[in-house]
Amino acid sequence: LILKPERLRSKLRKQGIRGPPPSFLLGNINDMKKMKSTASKTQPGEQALTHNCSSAVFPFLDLWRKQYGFTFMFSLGNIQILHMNHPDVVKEISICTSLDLGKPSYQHKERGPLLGPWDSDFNWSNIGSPKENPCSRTIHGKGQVNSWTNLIESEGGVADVHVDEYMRSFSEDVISRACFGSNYSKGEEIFSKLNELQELLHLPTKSKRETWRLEKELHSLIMKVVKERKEGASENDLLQMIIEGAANTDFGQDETDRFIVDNCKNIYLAGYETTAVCATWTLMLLASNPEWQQFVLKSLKFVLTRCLTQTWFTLMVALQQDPDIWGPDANIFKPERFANGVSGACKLPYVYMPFGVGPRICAGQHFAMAELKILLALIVSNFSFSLSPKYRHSPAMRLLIEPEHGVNLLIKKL
Ligand code: HEM
Repeated sequence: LILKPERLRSKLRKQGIRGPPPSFLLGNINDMKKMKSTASKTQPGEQALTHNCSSAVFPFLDLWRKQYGFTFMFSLGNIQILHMNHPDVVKEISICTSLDLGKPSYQHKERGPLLGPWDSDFNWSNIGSPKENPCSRTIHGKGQVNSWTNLIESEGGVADVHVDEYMRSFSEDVISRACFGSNYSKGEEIFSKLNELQELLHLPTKSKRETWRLEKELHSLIMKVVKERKEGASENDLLQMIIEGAANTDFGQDETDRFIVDNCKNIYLAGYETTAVCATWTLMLLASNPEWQQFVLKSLKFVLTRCLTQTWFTLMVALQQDPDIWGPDANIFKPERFANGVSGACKLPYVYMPFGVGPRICAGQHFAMAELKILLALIVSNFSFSLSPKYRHSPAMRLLIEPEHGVNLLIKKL
C-alpha cells in the first residue's frame, strides 16, 4: 500500500505527470470526499441536461487538473492512478484494481485459461446467438415488451415507468443464462446473493459478519452447480469454460474451487450493471432527443449494424468530454460526430475507450453490444418515449456513473 504506489508516483513524476500529495494511509480519499460533498451542496437536485457530469461527479479531478496540468490522483484502498489529457500516454498508466469481493482473484494476475490470451479464438459475440448456444434461445426481451405493453394499457395509453429495474432484470437474466446455461435459475439465486454482497460493500461498518456469511453461501451454491454440471452433460456456456479452464491448471482443489467461484463473481460484476446502466442512460438520451429516437427506429438495421454502436458510450468522463479533444460541442449529444468513425470525431482517437484498452480490454464487449442492440431495438421498435417530468438529472458515481434517482420515461405503444 505504501511502497508500490510511491514507486509508481515517482515514475509518473519523472514523466511530468504530477498530482496532489497523498496523506499517509488514506491517500487522497479525504480530499476527494470533502470536494464531493461541497460540489453536491452547490449543485443541489436537478442539474441541467448536459453530458458534462465530470465536474459534479469528479470535482477533485477538475480542480487538480487546473492545479497540476496532467494529473494523477492517488487513493489507497482501491488503488487508482488516473491520468488526464496526456496525449502521449497511450500505454496504460492507468491502473485500477477492480472491486474485489473479499478474496484475491486469479484473473488479476493473468487472464488465465478462462479468458485466454488476447488472440484467443473464442468469439464472445457467439454467446448470444441461438446457433452457438441453444440455451440462449430463451434470451429475448419479449417479457419486457409485454409487461410495458400491459402497463401502458392499464394506464390508458401512456405509462410513467421507472426503467432502471427493467434494464437490470433484463441484464441479470441475460448474464445468468449466458453464464449458467440450463442451470440459470440457480444462477439467478447466485447473482442475487452477489448483488447483496455488493450492496454490503457500501456499508463497511456493519457488514463483516454478513459478508462472511454470504461469501460462504455463495461458495457452496456455486460449487453445487459445478458438481451438477460435472455429473451432467457439457454445455456451451461460461460456467463450462470456467470449469474447463480450471481443469487445465495445476491448481490444488481449494485453489481450483476459488478460481471457479472468483470467475463467476467477476463475470457478474463486469457484465451485469455495466450493461444495465448503459441501457438506462441510452434510453434517457433517446427520450430527450426524439429526433434520434425516430432515426433509430427508421433506420434500425443501418444504425444497429454500422453506426450507433459507437454512440451508446459517449458517457465517459474527462478524457471523453474534453472540448480540446472533441471540439466545442463536446458536451452535446451528437451521435453524428461518429459518421466517419472515432478518428473523424476527435483529435486523439485513442482516448475513446469505453471498454478500456490494452491486454485487459473488456472481455465481454461484443457480448454487451449484442445484448444492448437487441434490447434497444426491441424497445425502440415497440414504444415511443419521452422523459417524464419526474426525471431529475443527477449523474452519481457509484460503482459506475448512474442516474442518481433513476430514469422515468413516459412510454406509449407504437
Ligand atoms: C456496456 C457494457 C460494458 C462496459 C462499458 C464494459 C467496460 C469494461 C471496461 C472499461 C473494462 C476494463 C478494461 C481495462 O481494464 O482496460 C472491462 C473489463 C471486463 N469486462 Fe466489461 N464492460 C461491459 C460489459 C461486460 C460484459 C457484458 C461482460 C461479460 C459478459 C464483461 C466482462 C468483462 C471482464 C471479464 C473484464 C475484465 C477483463 C480482464 O481484466 O482481463 N463486460 N469492461
